[in-house]
Amino acid sequence: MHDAPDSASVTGVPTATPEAASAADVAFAAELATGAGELLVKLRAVIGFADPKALKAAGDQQANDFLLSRVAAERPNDAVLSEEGKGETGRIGTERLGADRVWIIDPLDGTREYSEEGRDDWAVHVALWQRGLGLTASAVALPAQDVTLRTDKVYAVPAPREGKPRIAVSRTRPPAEAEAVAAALGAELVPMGSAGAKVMAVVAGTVDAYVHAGGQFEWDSAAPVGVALASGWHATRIDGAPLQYNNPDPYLPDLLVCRPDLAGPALEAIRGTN
Ligand SMILES: Nc1ncnc2c1ncn2[C@@H]1O[C@H](COP(=O)(O)O)[C@@H](OP(=O)(O)O)[C@H]1O
Ligand SMILES: [Mg+2]
Repeated sequence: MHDAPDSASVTGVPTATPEAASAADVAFAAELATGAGELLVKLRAVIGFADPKALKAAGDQQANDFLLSRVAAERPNDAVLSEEGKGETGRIGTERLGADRVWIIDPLDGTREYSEEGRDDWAVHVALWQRGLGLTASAVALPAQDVTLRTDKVYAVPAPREGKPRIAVSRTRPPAEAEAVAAALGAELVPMGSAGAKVMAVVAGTVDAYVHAGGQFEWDSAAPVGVALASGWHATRIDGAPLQYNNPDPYLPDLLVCRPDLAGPALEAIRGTN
């Protein structure tokens, strides 16, 4: 079992302070995410879809190698937490716990969808966490949609949609909490791969909320949450507590990202499931 990480009320650290990011770090995050995405698009064309396992493994590894070599070259004093990192750059690393700057990276989020021909719901996540500030510079590439979202751009909250709200959920692991929110809001569920693609669907206005529970890690949500918070969207744990990054255990199993006006009713509906 994993306990919920300390909330900001305990650590005093906000989830994100995007206004404190340097322009160079945001540009670097976006360059990295876009570059890894281009590599992944080419790799899909070269390897093809006949052996999904081989495509997934090659994608994870090559994107990770590209991203970690670029961080080592351009930001040699920074620490890294990557889903695919080994030793100090992976989940067992401890240098990051004393570091002031940590790049939290998911080289290929939505690996399953990446290996399915025609799907565009997969992403590359690059976030910078800074001590005392939380997430600062972040970028999320959606390479098959040819777009990279970043913390220095504004993705404004649109007027509420006409008709039913739309709630993005995992294609393979939709949580009961999302059903409860959908029932309370009279919403429909929209299955989609990749945490990054789902959060970016929220900030693009394609859906109104993303509800996840039951398991995830810091790299799955850090960059998407950084981008969402920078534009004024709601992003918390599903009990309303602040998301906290660079914890000793990177397990961060749930989150709610949504239009700010839906946060109250969504959190209330989730509370009712306990
Ligand atoms: N119950 C769970 N335990 C661990 N990771 C989970 C999870 N549910 C979702 N995830 C991770 O969250 C990301 C988005 O999942 P989904 O597409 O189902 O919404 C995926 O990342 P990866 O593709 O990087 O592995 C997936 O592995
Ligand atoms: Mg992931």
